[in-house]
Amino acid sequence: MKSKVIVYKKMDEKVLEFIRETCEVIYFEKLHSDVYPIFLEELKDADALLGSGLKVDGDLLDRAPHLKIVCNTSVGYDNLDMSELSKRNIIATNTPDVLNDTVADTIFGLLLATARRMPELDQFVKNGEWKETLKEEHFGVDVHHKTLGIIGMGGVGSAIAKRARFGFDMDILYHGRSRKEEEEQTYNATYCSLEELLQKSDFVCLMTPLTPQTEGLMGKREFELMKQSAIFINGSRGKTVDEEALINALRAEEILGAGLDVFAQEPVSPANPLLSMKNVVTLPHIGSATAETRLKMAMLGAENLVAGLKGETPPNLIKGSIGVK
Ligand SMILES: NC(=O)C1=CN([C@@H]2O[C@H](COP(=O)(O)OP(=O)(O)OC[C@H]3O[C@@H](n4cnc5c(N)ncnc54)[C@H](O)[C@@H]3O)[C@@H](O)[C@H]2O)C=CC1
Ligand SMILES: O=C(O)C(=O)CO
Repeated sequence: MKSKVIVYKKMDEKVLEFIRETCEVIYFEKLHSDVYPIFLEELKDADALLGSGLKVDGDLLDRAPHLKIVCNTSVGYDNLDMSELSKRNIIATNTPDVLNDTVADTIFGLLLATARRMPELDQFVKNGEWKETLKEEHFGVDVHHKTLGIIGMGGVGSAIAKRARFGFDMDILYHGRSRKEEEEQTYNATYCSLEELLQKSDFVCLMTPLTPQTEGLMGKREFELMKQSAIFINGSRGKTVDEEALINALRAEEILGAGLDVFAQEPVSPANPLLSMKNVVTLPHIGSATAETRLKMAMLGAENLVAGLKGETPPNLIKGSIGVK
């Protein structure tokens, strides 16, 4: 009998066909409230889950007693309760690396757009306000030859460092759990404490996963440590930042601006004060959102899933998953 796979996110037909070669596929383009009860029913005899963003916790897993593998089509896996999965001998996978360049392009674009105030000036032109040569009040700040501080020098952080070093002649500081010799040699990146990074950087880019250690990592004290002329960029997860502290720091002009691809609540509430600040550039969590890269992520997720169901070791087992230290 074929294994039963629940796909809970819109997926390219090529990806579904690949899974269907060996498995039965129950496909939900989206888990909206109308189909959620059907999804729960299907979970009862499902062997595998493929998608991203679904909170997979003890309650959900209690409804899926036959589950063997949970495959995220994202690199972040803060939606998965790894200890509940391990307790039940369920393996978990993610999709690292295939998205690094695409996410780095987005995050660097966000940094440039914030520094040079592009969305604000785009509106200025479109509103017919451009009536004479621009004055200093509309000037931005330079990016090239400045100092970029990267918190979380992993796959994406490293791809951001590459752009900063070779495209913009920037000096790179980084902070993380360990030293990265390759990045130090290739991008001339300097390891430092979080405090030093915050004090010395012109741009602070947060690129860690969301974990109990990184939740609220950027708070009141951290924004106070940043230069008043510095810009904060968040490409990680919204909850790595204490949003209230960020709002207060921007209001008090403790920092110059912020570029945000992620928010504590997504989709972000229209009432969030960050949305009405001119010096904040916002994006709707589009780090990896190109057709090419999303297809690569989906296909990698499917390959992990098929390998796991065959009893092979999937290429992207998550740290903390059973069988991985
Ligand atoms: N905005 C978007 O669309 C995207 C967001 N992300 C987010 O970015 C995160 C990082 O992605 P990758 O670079 O692919 O992951 P990665 O695992 O390659 O790198 C993460 C880095 O953060 C470091 N880190 C972990 N805990 C830390 C801590 N407490 N303090 C400092 N550094 C710490 C790790 O040592 C590692 O070097 C993902 O987990 C996800 O949450 C990733 C891709 C797209
Ligand atoms: O992969 C991730 O973690 C994302 O946030 C979307 O690409």
